[in-house]
Amino acid sequence: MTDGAFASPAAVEDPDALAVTEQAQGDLAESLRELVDACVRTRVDDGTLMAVAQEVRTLTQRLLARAQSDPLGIEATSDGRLRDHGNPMVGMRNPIAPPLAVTGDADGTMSASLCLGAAYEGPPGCVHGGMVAAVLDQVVGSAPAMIGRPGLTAYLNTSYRRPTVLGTEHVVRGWIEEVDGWKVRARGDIRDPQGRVTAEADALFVVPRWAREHLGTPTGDAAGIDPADTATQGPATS
Ligand SMILES: CCCCCCCCCC(=O)SCCNC(=O)CCNC(=O)[C@H](O)C(C)(C)COP(=O)(O)OP(=O)(O)OC[C@H]1O[C@@H](n2cnc3c(N)ncnc32)[C@H](O)[C@@H]1OP(=O)(O)O
Repeated sequence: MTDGAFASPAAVEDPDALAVTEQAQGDLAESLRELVDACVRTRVDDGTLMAVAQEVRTLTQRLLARAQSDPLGIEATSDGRLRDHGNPMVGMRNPIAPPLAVTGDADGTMSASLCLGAAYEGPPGCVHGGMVAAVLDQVVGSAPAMIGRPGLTAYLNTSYRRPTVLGTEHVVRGWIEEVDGWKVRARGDIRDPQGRVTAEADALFVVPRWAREHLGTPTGDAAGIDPADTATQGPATS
């Protein structure tokens, strides 16, 4: 997110055409996720590997026939919908994104399900620790955004309690701990199907100086959040 990233892809879009384009972009990304997974797990012979590599390079050139030179940033449609489709955690057109589907309540209580495959392996059979932190960064970081304080991560302290196992549905949560003007402290965790915490994070998100004029004057209790009410252990486990 940099200054000026809120650019519309077109002055006024045809919503039907945009829906078709987004469907095609999402479908391409999904097929590439399958390709990445196959690339990691395949045991075909060397000749097949070389042939497929050549075919993939040919396909890459087809996509680059018309491509922008810059990253996507956060695009805004003419009806005000924000699209961060290039985001490596939630971006629907980014094949390296799981992608996470994050949902939340107005009080900044966020949730997503997580099930990662072979491309994200760190310890044998387990999710790489950097990926675990990135997932927590995204889900916990979406809590401040939900209450109108979209900040950058100043710190993210991650504790790894148990391995996060590949191919297993986990629940990721994030919630607000404290709002202090432009600074929001938030926490979150990842739980396995037995409800055990595999990792947890304590983070500070700060709305950068260059974005503050776009967000109005902070009061310390944005969106009616009373820090005293949110300094809890987080939502109950379902
Ligand atoms: C659409 C929404 C999507 C939501 C999901 C997003 C999830 C993903 C988020 C990310 O991954 S962001 C990418 C990783 N993070 C960065 O690249 C941030 C790099 N750092 C910065 O840009 C700046 O250092 C920062 C914006 C964090 C703060 O700089 P500013 O110039 O805007 O503010 P300033 O330095 O004056 O600090 C403001 C307050 O925050 C405090 N602060 C800043 N960094 C801190 C820190 N590390 N620890 C504790 N406090 C910190 C600082 O002391 C001060 O407190 P006070 O107002 O009380 O004086």
